[in-house]
Amino acid sequence: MENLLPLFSYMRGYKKTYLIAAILMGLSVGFSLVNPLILQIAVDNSIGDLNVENPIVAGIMELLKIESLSGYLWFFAFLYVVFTALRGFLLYFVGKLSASASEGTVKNLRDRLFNHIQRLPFSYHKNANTGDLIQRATSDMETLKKFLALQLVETGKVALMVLFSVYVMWRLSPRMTISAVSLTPVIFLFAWFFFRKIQSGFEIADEAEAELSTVIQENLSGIRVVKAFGAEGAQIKVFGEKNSEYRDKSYKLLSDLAWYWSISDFLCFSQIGLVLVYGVYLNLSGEITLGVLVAFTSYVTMLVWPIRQMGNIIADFGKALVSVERIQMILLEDEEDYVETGLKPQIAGNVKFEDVAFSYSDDPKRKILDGINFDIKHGEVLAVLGKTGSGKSTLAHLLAGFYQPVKGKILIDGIDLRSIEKTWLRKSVRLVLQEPFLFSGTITENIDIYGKSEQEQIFKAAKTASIDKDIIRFEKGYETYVGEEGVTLSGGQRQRIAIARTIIDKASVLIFDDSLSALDAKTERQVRKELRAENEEASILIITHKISTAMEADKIIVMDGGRIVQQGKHDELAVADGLYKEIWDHQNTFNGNIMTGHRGN
Ligand SMILES: Nc1ncnc2c1ncn2[C@@H]1O[C@H](COP(=O)(O)OP(=O)(O)OP(=O)(O)O)[C@@H](O)[C@H]1O
Repeated sequence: MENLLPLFSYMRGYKKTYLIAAILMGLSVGFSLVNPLILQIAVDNSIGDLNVENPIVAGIMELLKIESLSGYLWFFAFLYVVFTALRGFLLYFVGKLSASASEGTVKNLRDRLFNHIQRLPFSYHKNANTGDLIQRATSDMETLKKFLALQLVETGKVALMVLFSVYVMWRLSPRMTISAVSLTPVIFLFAWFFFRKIQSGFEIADEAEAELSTVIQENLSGIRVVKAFGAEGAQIKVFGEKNSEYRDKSYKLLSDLAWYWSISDFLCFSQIGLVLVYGVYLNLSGEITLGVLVAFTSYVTMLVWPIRQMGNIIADFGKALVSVERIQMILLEDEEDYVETGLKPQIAGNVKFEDVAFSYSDDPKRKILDGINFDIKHGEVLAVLGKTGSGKSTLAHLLAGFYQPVKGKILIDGIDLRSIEKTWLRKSVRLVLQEPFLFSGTITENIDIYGKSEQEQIFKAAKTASIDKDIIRFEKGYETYVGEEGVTLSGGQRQRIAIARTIIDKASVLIFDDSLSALDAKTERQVRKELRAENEEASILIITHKISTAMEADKIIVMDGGRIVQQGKHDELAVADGLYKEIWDHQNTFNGNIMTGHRGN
């Protein structure tokens, strides 16, 4: 139950709406309970023509000088219809208000979750399962909404119904009341225990659903790989297995539920039967009137079905609990420390790594970077070259402030990166990732991601990234829709749009994480030339596998196994024994062989 407590904070602005809905619900329950009394009076005093015992009705009769009610059956029918209509009218408002409150509450929660996801650290997103996150933000929210809109109201209704009806029934006949409620604890407890037993079933089915949506999501994102490898069969097999698993788990859950519905049906009908049999017995022995028997059959029906419904409500309650827990699990993840009260210095771009070491938290003993020392002076270009897995991207991520070194310091203009406010830092230190991601939207929207740049700035950024000529060739130019459902761009075009996005407002430090890899040599040179010319003041760090890219840099560092194994200029490194020369020789031979058609070994 305490798991639902966080929900109250999201009811902000809707607590009053819930309260009014609850009051109207109370009134509607009141109206429902009057109807059996109308039946009782009609049967006893109008059809049965007994003396009127109800003091209110007797009082009205005396006032209106009516001796017998036998001619007024129509009036009872009329009253019955009026109360039923009033109840319906109130229920309409209860539905409307609770829908508005639940939609609002879930909207608040969705906003909170989305904001939180945005603020979760890079490390979280690097390892997170997107399919699972999507499921939590959509289907878990839906479950919760259904619970808040329908089941919460229903729970209130059942509670009021039980309280009020027991009171009214007790006043009519205590003995009949005992018979009318005798099986209700059994029905309720049965629902309660069943719910507890089945809760894990809901969790298992939900997990299977999440796994299934992850398979679908991953398959759709990677469909080109699947096609390229002709791996459709294998994917269909994986999907088939997950799909069957989901079916089996859902089936198990539903068959357990079917078992519940049948037993609870039996218990409910037994309760109604008991009231009928005992009521007839009491009526025959003259202890209750026929009207009271009729009223009790009404009351017991009103009571027993909602209590049986409690099984359903409790089941939904279980699902809502699971959903809240799953959403809470994300909300409890620590947000990135943006160092909100940190420094906001004017960054010129002098970068210095001082004896930096780093390990990912999943394996703190494994040093991904160790003893890293280098600097980039304001306006310099540094190329980082090295074997794959040597820690180049990690180094870039550290400079962007996504992770903190476990040892040593990263300084920008002499200031420790840790003390700079993160959002501020990322305005000055820009990273173009290895895989460029384009959002669904126009090219303009993808370049001007903050939506605040002038048209001229966008054109200029596109020119610097050497994508301008490609863009104007599209029929709709800068308004061409890209991303999913948009035009298909080449890898190089995507990379250049991502570069244009990065350089649109002048940053002091630019990091290119192998983000020129999809460009041909000529275009790459052109992009680098433009970049350099337009960002003379910026410090540029280019991660690359190509010596042709690295050789033009002011400085080069060569990495192997998380360490810098060489540092210097191309001319020095190309002749010194070491990894750089090895790569240089290899790339020369490789390119030469390609040019001459030689295969090499
Ligand atoms: N989020 C992470 N959690 C744990 N280990 C990671 C994580 N990201 C990278 N690694 C590990 O850190 C090491 C360095 O990875 P990194 O991506 O920095 O290398 P890289 O030099 O950029 O490689 P490449 O040239 O292939 O892109 C690798 O062994 C990798 O498995």
